[in-house]
Amino acid sequence: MNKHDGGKRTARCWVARPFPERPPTRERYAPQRGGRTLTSRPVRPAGNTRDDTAPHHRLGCMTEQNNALPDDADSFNPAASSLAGQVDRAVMEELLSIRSSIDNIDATLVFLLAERFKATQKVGILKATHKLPAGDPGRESAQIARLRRLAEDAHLDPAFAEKFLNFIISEVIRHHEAIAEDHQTSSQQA
Ligand SMILES: C=C(O[C@@H]1C=C(C(=O)O)C=C[C@H]1O)C(=O)O
Repeated sequence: MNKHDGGKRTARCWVARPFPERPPTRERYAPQRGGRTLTSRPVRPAGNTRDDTAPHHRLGCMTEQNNALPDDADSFNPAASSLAGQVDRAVMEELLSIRSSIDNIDATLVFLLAERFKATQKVGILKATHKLPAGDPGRESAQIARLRRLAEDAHLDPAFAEKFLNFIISEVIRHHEAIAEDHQTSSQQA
């Protein structure tokens, strides 16, 4: 993400725009015919996507020869770059060194998100079992206010933090709707 593909620089940090806009909580939950404004066909959570071959265990040495490796999920090449061969060697080394931190952070994000989704799946099952609504706007407002404060303390753009959380919550709610639908179908069949 950079200024050429939607990000913009502010005095304090880069502000990315990677997430689709999501209306504010109050609008999303405004009663209207047809139910929630955000509903679409629930997307079923992907099955067991666990990958025991964690990418951070597979980072090879970052030499220029590595550029020949294909850049897919099974053979991540940390040295892959469109800049290869066009940048001063020392600059490239510095870039790759910083990128190795970025790769570790990205891997951590994936694992953290996987853990979060494991927890929210449990909430989804609890809600479906007790016929509770998928979304909880009161809880979301409190989470968003808290994350905005944390983001400010961390010098992260609070608007970005809010969009990020909204993006995740939308997905969680879709999962919860799918779980409720499955639960209803199986109780009708029983
Ligand atoms: C996980 C829950 O369900 C939904 C998803 C939330 C989340 O991802 O944090 C928060 C509130 C709910 O809209 C919950 O109610 O705790």
